[in-house]
Amino acid sequence: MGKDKLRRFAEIETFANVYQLEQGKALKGNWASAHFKNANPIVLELACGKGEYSVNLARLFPEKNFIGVDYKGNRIWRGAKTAIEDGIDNVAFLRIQIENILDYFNEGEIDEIWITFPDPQPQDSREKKRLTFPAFLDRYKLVLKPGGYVNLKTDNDQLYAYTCEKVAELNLPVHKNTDHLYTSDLVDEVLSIKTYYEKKYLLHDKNINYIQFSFE
Ligand SMILES: C[S@@+](CC[C@H](N)C(=O)[O-])C[C@H]1O[C@@H](n2cnc3c(N)ncnc32)[C@H](O)[C@@H]1O
Repeated sequence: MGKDKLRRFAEIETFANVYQLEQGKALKGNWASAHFKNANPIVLELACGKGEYSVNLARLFPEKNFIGVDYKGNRIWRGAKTAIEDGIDNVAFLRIQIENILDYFNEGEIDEIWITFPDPQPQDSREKKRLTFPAFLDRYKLVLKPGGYVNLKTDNDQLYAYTCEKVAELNLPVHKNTDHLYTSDLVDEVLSIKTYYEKKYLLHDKNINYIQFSFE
């Protein structure tokens, strides 16, 4: 492993805004009171990588709390470090497998979910790993407050089509969707936040897909 990665792994151990694996379980049901010290709504960013959505949404909405979730500690390091350096205290990071999300959040603890450029897992044999596979949707439904939104942004047309298909099969309400975000009239200050991966795809003129849905 590279020196930089090792340094980052050691450093996030000391960050007050990062919880890793077992450590995060103590926060289940207590994120608002134990970490954020307020009763503000909590928004999750799943597959957050370097946490651009979490950090930038936290800047835009100081009256909400944000938690970036990913299992790659060296990526989480970037978002957590920026939050510390810029004094943004309404954002935290959780390093876990998203499969285990129910061990970290109580039913109804979360107000909204963002899934930003998740790995598309195109092979049929990997369908269960897609973050919009129905077993993941079941977990999101549990942790979300009734009516809470799920937002997916992806460059991957196949994953977008798959997600639209699952959402339709489950009869879930769709609030917004587009397969060409930046030529649509949906773009606003939230949807124009660009992640590390999104910037790479846009350099190659890739269309960006977006869907917002809920469970009721
Ligand atoms: C393509 S990257 C996107 C990162 C970031 N959202 C962006 O747009 O720059 C996908 C991220 O999803 C994370 N990831 C994929 N499956 C995961 C899982 N089951 N649990 C936790 N993280 C996962 C990976 O570690 C990776 O950082």
